Amino acid sequence: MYRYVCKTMLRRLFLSKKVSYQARLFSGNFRYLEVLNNENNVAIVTMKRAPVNTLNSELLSEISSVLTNLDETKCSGMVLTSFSDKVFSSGLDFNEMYESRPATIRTLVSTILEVIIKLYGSPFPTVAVITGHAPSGGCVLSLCCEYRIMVQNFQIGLNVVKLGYSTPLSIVQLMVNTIGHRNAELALTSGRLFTTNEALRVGLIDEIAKDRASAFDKANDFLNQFKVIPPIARHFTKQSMRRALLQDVSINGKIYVEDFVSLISRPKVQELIAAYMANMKNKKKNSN
Ligand SMILES: CCCCCC/C=C\CC(=O)SCCNC(=O)CCNC(=O)[C@H](O)C(C)(C)COP(=O)(O)OP(=O)(O)OC[C@H]1O[C@@H](n2cnc3c(N)ncnc32)[C@H](O)[C@@H]1OP(=O)(O)O
Repeated sequence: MYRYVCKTMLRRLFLSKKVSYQARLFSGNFRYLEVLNNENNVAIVTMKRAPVNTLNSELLSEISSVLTNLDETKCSGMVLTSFSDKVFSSGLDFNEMYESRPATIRTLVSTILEVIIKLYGSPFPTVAVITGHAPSGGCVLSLCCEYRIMVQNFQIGLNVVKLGYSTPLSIVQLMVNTIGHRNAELALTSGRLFTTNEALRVGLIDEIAKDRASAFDKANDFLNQFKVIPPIARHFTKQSMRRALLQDVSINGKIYVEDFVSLISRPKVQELIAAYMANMKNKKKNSN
């Protein structure tokens, strides 16, 4: 019965004709994640921290644990997505950055860095199915995947400069590796958020989908091409492409974390975060 319910839920969720999902629930118990494996041993990792998948330390450490487990169990691929049809992820949780002790900010930042290293360096192929807005940390998560498919009419980008802090070097590099130096400089210095169409034009995403179901079909097509590629050859090639960033982060990660913690703790940045949070609340009040 339980198996049947899971299977039905998956079918409804993905509405995909091409994939028949054989639901195997992941062994871990998570508060903010749902992890399901399909019959091709592809893990569908769905962030479900309502309302907007704000990345707090707990959600990030759950993602980190799943990545370790998927590596150990030799999964054949992973799709990272959101439960929401409006927001992929709203980025790092301001509540853990505003008026927080340095230790709290440090935990948050080191956990996202841990996720970046594991996701960017994962041996298995990874796809982000971006079902809604993906500002800042949401964009970072998708940039760590190998392929990005985004549903129409949303925004994606790295707007951290608008919050008064500079984009950390490792994140700059992620963007440069994806959209090239010139486009990354223009985007990062202005904190630009791209519409889905603009993101495709600049190469920030790889495909546009009309809805979640078609995004999953496209993700499946992307992952299927690797069925005929020897995994070890694929993995080493990916490692070669990504080695420079991974090495840099493993050598300098602690410095990046401390730099970021001291940047966030500055009174001026704290003021900007407070104003930004107030602005979000006002926008919401005015739209109601
Ligand atoms: C080595 C170091 C590596 C560090 C890497 C650093 C990378 C990134 C840094 C960050 O991620 S900083 C976070 C930046 N995030 C943003 O600028 C996005 C802010 N949010 C939005 O723009 C919008 O929420 C949205 C995503 C477009 C969704 O809009 P929507 O209208 O659907 O929802 P809202 O009403 O705005 O939000 C609902 C609810 O959630 C609260 N909220 C939203 N985002 C955050 C957040 N990042 N942190 C905390 N809380 C957030 C928002 O205030 C609403 O709260 P309530 O009013 O319901 O209480």
